[in-house]
Amino acid sequence: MRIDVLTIFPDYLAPLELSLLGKARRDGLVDVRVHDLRDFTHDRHRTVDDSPLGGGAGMVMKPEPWAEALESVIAAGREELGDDAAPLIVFPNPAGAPFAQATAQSWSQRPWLLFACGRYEGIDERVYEHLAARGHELALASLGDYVLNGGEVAVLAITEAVVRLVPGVVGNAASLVEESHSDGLLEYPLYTRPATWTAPDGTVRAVPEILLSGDHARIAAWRAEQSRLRTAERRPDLLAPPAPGDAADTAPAS
Ligand SMILES: N#Cc1c(-c2ccc3ccn(Cc4ccc(CN5CCCCC5)cc4)c3c2)n[nH]c1N
Repeated sequence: MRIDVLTIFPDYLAPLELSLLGKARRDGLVDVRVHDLRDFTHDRHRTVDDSPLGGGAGMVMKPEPWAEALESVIAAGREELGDDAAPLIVFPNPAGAPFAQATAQSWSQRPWLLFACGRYEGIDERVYEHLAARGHELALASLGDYVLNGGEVAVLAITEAVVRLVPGVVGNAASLVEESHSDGLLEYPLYTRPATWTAPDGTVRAVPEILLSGDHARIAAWRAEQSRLRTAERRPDLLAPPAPGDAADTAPAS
């Protein structure tokens, strides 16, 4: 999988070189390139923003640097991946479709993701229009109903959720199956040694006997029931039928 990220804060994406993601890059399972949007400006101040036309608070990201940057990054990607290669261009956006595990599953099958990190109040709408008109596949995705200052944090989260599903990245693929949200339910309670633990306040806490029984069928049934109970208690919304268009995938830019 190839991942390109366009941002005015490249250093924000440094964590992509660490831990599991770093190893996946070193193992050649994922190829991550981070690009500075300001490299595609031509004025002395490397300007990427301007005041909103029509008034309003804050600044808006100018279309020129974005158009030039996206053109350049896509051309460079095609040099390596082939002329027919086409990225899914993902714009983290508070007005985007909710990024969910199903989105991560879907995007982990993609050969090429291109993340466009907005800042300020957002990106000039004509950038989305221009990309769509040129036949590019766009997705606007949101991490959740709260406001961040830009798209970089979302890209870190989305990239981690997606790349860990790429075959070979996580050592024990079985662990991906039983995780929260992978089957639509929250995961069951986890325990490890000691089987009986005396807490600092003196309370003796033992693990559920079933887990020490060695009866794997009964343990699996107990865990499934615990997942259902925990989901009903903490996230009953996950048990409701999904509404149409519930998660970000490749919804065209609005
Ligand atoms: N993913 C994700 C996100 C983001 C996110 C993602 C990308 C960008 C680029 C810039 N910002 C900052 C920002 C701040 C306020 C507003 C709302 N304004 C209302 C009045 C008219 C102008 C816009 C929009 C954008 C971003 C935030 N926030 N929360 C998520 N889950």
